[in-house]
Amino acid sequence: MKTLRVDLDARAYEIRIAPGLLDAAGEHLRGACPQAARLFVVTDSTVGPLYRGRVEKSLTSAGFRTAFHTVAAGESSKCASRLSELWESMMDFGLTRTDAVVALGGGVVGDLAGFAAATILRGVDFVQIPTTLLAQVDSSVGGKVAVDLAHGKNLAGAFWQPRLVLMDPQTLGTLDERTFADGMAEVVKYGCIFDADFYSFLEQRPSRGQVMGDIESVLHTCCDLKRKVVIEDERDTGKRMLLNFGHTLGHAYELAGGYETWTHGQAVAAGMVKAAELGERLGVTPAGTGARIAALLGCFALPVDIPCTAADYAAAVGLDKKGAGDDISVILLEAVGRAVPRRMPKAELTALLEETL
Ligand SMILES: NC(=O)c1ccc[n+]([C@@H]2O[C@H](COP(=O)([O-])OP(=O)(O)OC[C@H]3O[C@@H](n4cnc5c(N)ncnc54)[C@H](O)[C@@H]3O)[C@@H](O)[C@H]2O)c1
Ligand SMILES: O=C(O)C(=O)C[C@@H](O)[C@H](O)[C@H](O)COP(=O)(O)O
Ligand SMILES: [Zn+2]
Repeated sequence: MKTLRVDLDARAYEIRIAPGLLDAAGEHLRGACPQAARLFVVTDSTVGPLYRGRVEKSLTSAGFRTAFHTVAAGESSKCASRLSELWESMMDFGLTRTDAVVALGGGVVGDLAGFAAATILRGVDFVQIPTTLLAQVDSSVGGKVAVDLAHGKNLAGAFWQPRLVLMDPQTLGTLDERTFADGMAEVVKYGCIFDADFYSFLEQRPSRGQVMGDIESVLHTCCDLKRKVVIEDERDTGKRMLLNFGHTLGHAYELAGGYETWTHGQAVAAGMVKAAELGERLGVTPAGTGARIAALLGCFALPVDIPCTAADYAAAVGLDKKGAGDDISVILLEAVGRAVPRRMPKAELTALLEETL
C-alpha cells in the first residue's frame, strides 16, 4: 500500500492507495473514526450498483451501522436541493456528532457529501472513497467541498478536510473513456504547473492503457504534489491558487454549457490550452506551449477549444474565487512545470479573452 500524509496538525490525515482497498474499508474507517457507530454513505446511481455491496459488507463486518443515500449520477446533483435532502436524510438516520459521512464516488459525490459533512450538526467527520481518476488525483484531497449555484461553479462551500482518503485503483477499470479522460485533464494539469519531468513521463504514455500500467505511481505523484501545496496554503490565499490553472476559463465553459454539455475535466482541458495561449500573448509563456499541451490532451480525446461568448467569460471572471475586488489572479505558465500567478484588473482579462473570440 502507498501512503501519503497530509500534515495539517489537528486535521492531519492519510491518503492510502492500494488495489482491493474497497474490501478493507471497514477496518480503515474503524481506525480513522474510532468513536463512530453510524456511517452515512453517499454514492450515485452508477457507482452504487457497482461498488455498494463490497463497501457495505466491509463496513458492516467492522461493526458500523450504515445508511446509503444515492443521488443521480452527474454534475446536476451537486446542488443546494440535493444538499438539503442529504441533511434531512442524515437526521432520519439519527446521525450524531461522533458519527461520520462517507463519500463513495467521483468528484460530484465527494464535493456534495463533504459539504453536507461540513455543515450537518456544525460539522462531522468525513471520509473520501474516490472512484474516478479525477477524484483520486484531485478532488478527494485538500478539503474543498461545495455545491454549484445558478450563478456558477462551487459558489457555496467550505474547507473541510477528510479524516481519511482511501483509493482503490481497480475501481478505475469500470470508467467509460470520457470519464477516464476527464481525470487525465487534471493529471496533465499537475505536470503543467509543478513538474516538467512528470509532464514528459505523461507524454511517453499517451493512452489509457499506458497510464493504467503505471497507475499507482501516477496517483501517488499527483496526490503528493497536491498534498504539499495544501499543507502550505490550506485556505487558498497563495500558492494553492496554482491548482486553479485552466479553471477560470474552464468554469466559463462549464457554465456556458449549462453544466451538461461539458464535463469539468473537458472544460479544464480547453481552459488550460487557452490559458497557455494567453501567457504566450503576454510574453510570459514560451511560444508553442499551448500547442504542446493541446497535443497531449488530444491523445485522450479531450477538447482543446470550446465555444464561448464574451458574456460567459465576463461572468466566470467576475465570480472567480481568485478575484480580489476589481482584480483577479490569473494562473500562467513560465514554462511547462512552472506556474505563476499574475494579478491584473478583471476588465483587462475579459478584454484579452474577447480578442480571442
Ligand atoms: N474539491 C476539489 O478539489 C475538486 C477538484 C476537482 C474537481 N472537483 C469537482 O469534481 C466534479 C467532477 O468529478 P468527476 O469527474 O469525478 O465527475 P462525477 O463525480 O460526475 O463522475 C463522473 C461519472 O463517472 C461515474 N463513475 C464514478 N466512478 C465510477 C466508476 N468507478 N466506474 C464507473 N463509473 C463511475 C459517475 O457516476 C459519473 O457518471 C466536478 O463537480 C468538479 O467541480 C472538485
Ligand atoms: O484544490 C484546489 O485548490 C483546486 O483548485 C482544484 C481544482 O481542480 C478544483 O476544480 C476545485 O474545485 C476548484 O475550486 P474553485 O475554488 O475554483 O471553485
Ligand atoms: Zn478542477
